[in-house]
Amino acid sequence: MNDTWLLILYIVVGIAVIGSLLMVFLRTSRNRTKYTDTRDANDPAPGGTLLEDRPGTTAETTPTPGSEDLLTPESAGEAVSIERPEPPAGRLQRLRARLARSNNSLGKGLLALLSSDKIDESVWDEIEETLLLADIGTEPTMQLVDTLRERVKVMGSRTQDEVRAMLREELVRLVDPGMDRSLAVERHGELPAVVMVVGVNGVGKTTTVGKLARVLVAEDKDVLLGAADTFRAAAAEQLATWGARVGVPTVKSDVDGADPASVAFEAVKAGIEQEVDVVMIDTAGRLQNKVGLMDELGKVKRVIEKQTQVDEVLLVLDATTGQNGLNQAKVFSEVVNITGIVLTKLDGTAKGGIVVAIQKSMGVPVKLIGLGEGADDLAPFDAEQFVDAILN
Ligand SMILES: Nc1nc2c(ncn2[C@@H]2O[C@H](COP(=O)(O)OP(=O)(O)OP(=O)(O)O)[C@@H](O)[C@H]2O)c(=O)[nH]1
Repeated sequence: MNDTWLLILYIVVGIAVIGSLLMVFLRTSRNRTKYTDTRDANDPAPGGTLLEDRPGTTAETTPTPGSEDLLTPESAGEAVSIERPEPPAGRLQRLRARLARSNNSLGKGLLALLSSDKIDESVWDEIEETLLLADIGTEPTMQLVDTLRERVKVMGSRTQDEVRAMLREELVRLVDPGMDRSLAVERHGELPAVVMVVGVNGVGKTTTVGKLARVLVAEDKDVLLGAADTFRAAAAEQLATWGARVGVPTVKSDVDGADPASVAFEAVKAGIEQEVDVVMIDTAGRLQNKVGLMDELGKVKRVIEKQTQVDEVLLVLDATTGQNGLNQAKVFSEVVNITGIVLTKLDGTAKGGIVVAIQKSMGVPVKLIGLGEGADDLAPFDAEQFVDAILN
């Protein structure tokens, strides 16, 4: 009898010990958001990185004791209504009026000039000037003018429709419909796809990450954002707001000027743990002539690659800055391998030809274009639709 009581006592004590060990384990693993190892030789001490959780979920509204590092104060306690973003298919069609309006002189101007009864040298000069003003670039302009001269000669007399068809064909060829413009946003095995967004100050990186998150959510992807722009104080908040609108969590630092590589690392780590499809990393604006900042960007990428590959590095260029974008693209591509261009602010410039110049000089496709400040004003780029928009 005594032996039976002793056995029961052992079992009860055993269960109690296992139970408390389990609770300690659960609490520490919930708090494991801070990365403490050395990631790169010049790593600063790790700062607190916050994971802003999905708005409207129970986890967000009822923080568990000891998990306060996981939640931002502003996200706790409020249920945010989540927007349903517009599907990306057909967006360029919807936004074509903006493109047409700002690039009126390119499309309509060329059509008018080429439809003249007699195209003399002064008309060819004007055609050349129109193309150069649209930032198509010297070499592509010369090539196009030569081809058009040849075709006009062969055509002899021509109707407006024939001119339009010829110009469309040549412009589409120049914009290159054969380039692969798909975004690498598919999970590979157990790991999420990682997209980094880079560029100089103020070109629209944070906005682009926010808009792209909406595109991906509309395509039923599970997304997580990383606010590695730790330089501009408001950038992390701005990004988290974009994310919250579509129910996407954001990893950010609670330390001003924190190590961006650290935040990127934590974001990817959280993305792997949460089994999301895509992790998108916003980076700080950096001038291409600041060597230290460019090195820092290389480091952000290297640190991410300690966990998984970076699938897309999108360089954001402001179309209104014209040819200067080419220089930026060259320097950025020396530090990180650019896989695609996002051309923003095409709604406010007549320099749509920069699409041609950038692709020709970089060999990298324009994958997305920004056509306004609205949340769904980012469209997948399509060569034919682009040309149609500027010709109509
Ligand atoms: N008209 C127009 N404005 C845009 C577009 N994309 C971004 N913007 C605006 O450009 C401004 C700068 O955008 P941000 O996303 O803050 O730029 P950023 O590159 O993250 O800036 P930094 O972090 O300072 O380098 C904002 O006012 C955006 O609304 C676009 O396609 N069209």
